[in-house]
Amino acid sequence: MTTVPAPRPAAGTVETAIRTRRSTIRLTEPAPSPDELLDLLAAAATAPDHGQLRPWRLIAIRGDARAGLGEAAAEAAPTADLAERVAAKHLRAPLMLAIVFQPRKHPTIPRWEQLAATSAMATTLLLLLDTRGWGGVWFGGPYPDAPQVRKHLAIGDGEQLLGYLYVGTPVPGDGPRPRPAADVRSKLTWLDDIAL
Ligand SMILES: Cc1cc2nc3c(=O)[nH]c(=O)nc-3n(C[C@H](O)[C@H](O)[C@H](O)COP(=O)(O)O)c2cc1C
Repeated sequence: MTTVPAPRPAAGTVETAIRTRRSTIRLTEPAPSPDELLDLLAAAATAPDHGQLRPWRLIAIRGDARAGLGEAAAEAAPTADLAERVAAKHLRAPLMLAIVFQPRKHPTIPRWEQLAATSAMATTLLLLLDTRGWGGVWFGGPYPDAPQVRKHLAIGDGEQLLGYLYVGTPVPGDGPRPRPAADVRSKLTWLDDIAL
C-alpha cells in the first residue's frame, strides 16, 4: 500500500509562490540591500546542486556601474542606433545581477549538471525575490559573449556569463499579471504497467 506524505506546513505557501510568480520587466528603485541580497542568495544556494560545487558567482551592478557596463556592451552593437538602445537596457532596473557560470573539472559531475544547478539557483533566487515583493526578470543579455562585456566584468577564460537578473521594485500600478494555465499533458509520458 502506498501512502501520501503529509504536506509540510509551508508547502501551500511555496506552491502559491511558484504559481503566482511572474517576471517583472518594468522596475524602479529601490532594490534589495546588500544584506538582504546575501540572505536571499544563501537561501537560493540550497537549490539542488550535485556535489555542492556551487559552480557560479554573481556580480551585483548598481548605480553608475550600470551605465559603465552599458557603454561596454554598446561597443559590441553593429549600429549606432542599436548601441544607444543596448546602453539604455542597462538602466532599466536599479540592480543587475550578472550570473557567471564557473564549470568545475570533476571526475563524475558533468558540465551539464553544473549548468542545471546554476539555473536552479538563479530561478530559486528569482522566486525568493518575488516572494519578498521585489520584481525581477532573467534576460540573457545584452551581448553576454562580447569581448567588451567579458572584459568589463572580468569574466574568466573558463567562465560563461549567463545574462542578468534585473531586479528592483515593480512599477506601482502595473499589478499582477495572471498566468495562463499551461497544458502539460503532452509533456508527460509514463513507462509502467498500470492502466491509467
Ligand atoms: C536563461 C534565460 C534567459 C532569458 N532571456 C530572455 C531574453 O533575453 N529576453 C526575453 O524576452 N526573455 C528572456 N527570458 C524569459 C523571461 O525571463 C521570462 O521567463 C519570460 O518573459 C516569461 O515570463 P514569466 O517568467 O513571468 O513566465 C529568459 C529566461 C531564461 C531562463
